[in-house]
Amino acid sequence: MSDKQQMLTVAMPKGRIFSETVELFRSAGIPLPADFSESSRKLIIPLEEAGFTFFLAKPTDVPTYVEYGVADIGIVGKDVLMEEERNVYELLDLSIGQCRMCVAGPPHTLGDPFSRVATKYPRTASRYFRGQGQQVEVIKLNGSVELAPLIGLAERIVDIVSTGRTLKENGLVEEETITTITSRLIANRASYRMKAERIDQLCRQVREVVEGSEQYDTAVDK
Ligand SMILES: Nc1ncnc2c1ncn2[C@@H]1O[C@H](COP(=O)(O)OP(=O)(O)OP(=O)(O)O)[C@@H](O)[C@H]1O
Ligand SMILES: O=P(O)(O)OC[C@H]1O[C@H](OP(=O)(O)OP(=O)(O)O)[C@H](O)[C@@H]1O
Repeated sequence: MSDKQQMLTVAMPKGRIFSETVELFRSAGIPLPADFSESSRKLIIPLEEAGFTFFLAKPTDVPTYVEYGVADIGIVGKDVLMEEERNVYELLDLSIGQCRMCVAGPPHTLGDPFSRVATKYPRTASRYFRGQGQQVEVIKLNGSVELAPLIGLAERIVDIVSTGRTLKENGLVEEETITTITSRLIANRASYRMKAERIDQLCRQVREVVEGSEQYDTAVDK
């Protein structure tokens, strides 16, 4: 790659959606480092000959890197995008990392009024309950959210549900689905203008693979 301007920096999320992202990118013919692993202690992996630099990020930080332009593009769950409210373009629904965001609680209290909700997603939860005309106190937790109703911290939780196993094993049930969640390809606004050709090309390649699978949902918000 001769033109330095056209290098693309990609923020890759470590954790749950890393391998699905790698699989999707490989299927789309996007060049990736040979032994690309989320457990790598090396966080910046250049692939200069192909015009890419990848870095490994905590999923919740991906929109921050992209908004500030230190990454041109990134992959992130819609849950994180909704919560972080970063100023980025959302280019494509990748149909990976499928789960849903729900209100859940103990079965014997379903339908009862409640005043406290624990969640990793305080902004999203507050917005949701405000929209429902419900006044609740939202308590931010960083994980093991299902604990909250079991130990009396809150009567409800707002959390991600995938298989439903965590809720079940803790004797909780879904009360309402707030929204379904998938991972998204996002771009920095300036990068999208300055590197339009490269980003569009990558988008086209990835979209072709996503469209080939059944759960394709089309591009969004730019
Ligand atoms: N149980 C799940 N099943 C499927 N997808 C999930 C599940 N939990 C979260 N996700 C999706 O995968 C994304 C990444 O989740 P992951 O657990 O790797 O990151 P995280 O929430 O930042 O985790 P942690 O805070 O534990 O580091 C989430 O933003 C969400 O979109
Ligand atoms: O429906 P399931 O398939 O059981 O998945 C749902 C669980 O997965 C996520 O937690 P995670 O494993 O990220 O742990 P956390 O408690 O640290 O958030 C989410 O917050 C739920 O607790």
